[in-house]
Amino acid sequence: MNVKNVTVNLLFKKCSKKDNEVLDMMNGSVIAITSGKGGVGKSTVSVNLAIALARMGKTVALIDLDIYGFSIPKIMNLQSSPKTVNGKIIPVESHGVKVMSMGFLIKNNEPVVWRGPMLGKMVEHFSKDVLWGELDYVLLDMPPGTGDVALDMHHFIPQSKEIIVTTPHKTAAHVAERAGTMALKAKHDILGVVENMAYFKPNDRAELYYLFGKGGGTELANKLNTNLLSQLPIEEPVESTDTPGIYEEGTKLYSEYNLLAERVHSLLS
Ligand SMILES: Nc1ncnc2c1ncn2[C@@H]1O[C@H](COP(=O)(O)OP(=O)(O)OP(=O)(O)O)[C@@H](O)[C@H]1O
Repeated sequence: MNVKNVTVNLLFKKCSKKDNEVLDMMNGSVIAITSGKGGVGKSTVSVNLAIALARMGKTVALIDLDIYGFSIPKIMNLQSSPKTVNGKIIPVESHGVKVMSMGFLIKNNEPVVWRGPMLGKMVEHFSKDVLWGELDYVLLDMPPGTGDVALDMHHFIPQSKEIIVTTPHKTAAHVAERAGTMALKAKHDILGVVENMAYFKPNDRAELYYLFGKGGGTELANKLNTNLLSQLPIEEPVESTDTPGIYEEGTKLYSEYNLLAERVHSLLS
């Protein structure tokens, strides 16, 4: 047989009554932060956007759903595990943000070797068994790509809206388009695109250097018919702190994340 074309139709299950319990737990506006490829800065954007929303006085939860590649505890330098009360987990609080991550449940940086259905359970567990309290925003740091966790998220949390992170590089933007298309097929709103590592500006010069090329973010936003929310520069990490991936006052990225948080808040109000 000579097969030339194969069409794959994704089926998204309707929410059952039990699933709706998850929706009830997620009482804030849910924003899933996704990317096509790894390494484009998705977790860094999730952390800094969550902190910038908290700076605006919002109550924010940050859930690390990057089950295999969790990095939020490392970026935020979180060493303590969450406590439990009557079988419910109290999230760890840092920089004004309530955090939950697979990293809290794994000892000694062991690799996670789970298959699809177990991942679904974890999505459910983080949503239902954690005492989140009243929330304005729930940010979900998704794994890169369009795998099982992304499908579970679309199923369990259909009200979530997506921010897609890419670099300006054409390949990253091309791969990120697939994550966007998956969201659109699942009838999820896309809030917009964040182009990370858009340019580098040395402190002593006016010129901008486009180290990863130019235009990937705009192209992706146009293809998905959505907004380009931000173009974040490359900034050298301050290695002398415990949290070099968190951009403090005085840096260009601190101001850019404040603008991004205001933009996101106004789109959701
Ligand atoms: N704007 C930026 N300027 C400089 N470095 C950055 C910037 N954004 C992210 N980085 C750095 O790039 C690296 C990758 O970032 P991060 O871990 O957030 O990517 P990711 O997309 O979440 O990757 P993965 O999906 O593989 O976990 C980190 O070392 C991070 O500190």
